[in-house]
Amino acid sequence: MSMLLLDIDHFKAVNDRFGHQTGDEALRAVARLCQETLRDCDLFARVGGEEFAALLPSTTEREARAVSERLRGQVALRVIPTRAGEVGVTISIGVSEFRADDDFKSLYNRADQALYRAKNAGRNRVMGSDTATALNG
Ligand SMILES: Nc1nc2c(ncn2[C@@H]2O[C@H](COP(=O)(O)OP(=O)(O)OP(=O)(O)O)[C@@H](O)[C@H]2O)c(=O)[nH]1
Repeated sequence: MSMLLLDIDHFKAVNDRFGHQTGDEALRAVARLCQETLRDCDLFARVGGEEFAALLPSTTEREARAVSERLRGQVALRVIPTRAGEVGVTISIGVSEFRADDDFKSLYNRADQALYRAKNAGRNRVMGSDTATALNG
C-alpha cells in the first residue's frame, strides 16, 4: 500500500488573482480529475484546504510514483473553465510506501516530507520517500 499527498501549487495566487469562488471551482475540478484517474479501490480524500491524500492498496512506491506522475501531468494539462475564465493549476505530490513498522502517522509523515521536497525542488513534480530524486527530473 502506498500513500499520496497532493497539494495545489501557489493556490493563494489563484485565489488572489481570480477570487475565492473561482479557487473553489479549481479545487473541485482537481479533485474530480484525481478521482477519475484513480481506481475504485483507491481512497481519495481532502485533508486540508488545498491538500488531498490518496491511499492505494497493493501498490508499491514505484507504482505509486508512476500513478502520481500521471495525475500531475493531467492536472498540468487541464484547462479549467470557471465563471472567471480559464484557469490552470499544477500540483506537487509526495509518495510513501507502507512498511512493516509503520503506523498511519509515520506513513503520512514520510509522504509529507516528500511533498515538502517536491515543493522545494520547484513544484509541479512528484517525490518519493525512498529517494530524493523526482520522477520527472
Ligand atoms: N478558494 C479556496 N481557497 C482555499 C481553500 N482552503 C484553503 N484555501 C487557500 O489556499 C491557500 C493556501 O496557501 P499556502 O498554504 O500559502 O500555499 P500555496 O499558495 O498553495 O503555495 P504552495 O503550497 O507553497 O505552493 C490559502 O490562500 C488559503 O486561503 C478553499 O476551500 N477554497
